[in-house]
Amino acid sequence: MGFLIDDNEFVSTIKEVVELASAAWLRRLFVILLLSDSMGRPLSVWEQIWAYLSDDILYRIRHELQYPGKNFHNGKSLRNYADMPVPNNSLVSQFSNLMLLRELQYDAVSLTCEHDVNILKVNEEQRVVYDKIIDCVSNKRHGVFFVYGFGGTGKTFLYRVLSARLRYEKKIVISIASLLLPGSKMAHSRFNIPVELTEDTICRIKKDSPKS
Ligand SMILES: Nc1ncnc2c1ncn2[C@@H]1O[C@H](COP(=O)(O)OP(=O)(O)OP(=O)(O)O)[C@@H](O)[C@H]1O
Repeated sequence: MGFLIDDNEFVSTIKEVVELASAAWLRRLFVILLLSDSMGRPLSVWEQIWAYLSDDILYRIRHELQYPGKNFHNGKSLRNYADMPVPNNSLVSQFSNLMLLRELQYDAVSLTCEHDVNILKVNEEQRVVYDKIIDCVSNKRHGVFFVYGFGGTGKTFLYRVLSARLRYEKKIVISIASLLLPGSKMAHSRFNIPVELTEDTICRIKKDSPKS
């Protein structure tokens, strides 16, 4: 005996629980309905309720940026369901790593101007360091440089010239002195360093996260 599926039941139920349930919970519910083939026309249900399900999506994208292009737990994806809208993959990859996105969004023209003005000012010592680092990066060699000097001798100035040069070339610069350098963050924030440090402290950067 076949029962006719009335999708309106699902729509009204979801609308009823909107006040009580989080968007994440509603999404899980929708996926369960989808995977259990409960709905007659999933797209029609989706079109009526997607706004409730995506209530927190901006927040999540801003904080996690693991965009939901992922497969469901049983290996299925939205593509398995006729007519269901799927995320635009080119946008997904473009927005999947906010750190990289930010680094690639610098205004190359103003950075070029800043660099071209300041490079003329660097003194001999700064120039030696500048040339060494640029040579290393341009030739894709690894290198660790420790630039030291008394306060006020131009380390930050040099760093800014270097950053401007690398950023206008669309290279990634990760800075960790939040007050002094543009696009910079505190080391604790940048590398997820716990505030209380012990012998066993590790930086909690997840393997597949944008940070890693
Ligand atoms: N080559 C330069 N031409 C013009 N101004 C410079 C040059 N180098 C540094 N300065 C200026 O000197 C001042 C001190 O430089 P900067 O802040 O880079 O020093 P610092 O070594 O980073 O100091 P601190 O260790 O105290 O942070 C800044 O106002 C900076 O703009």
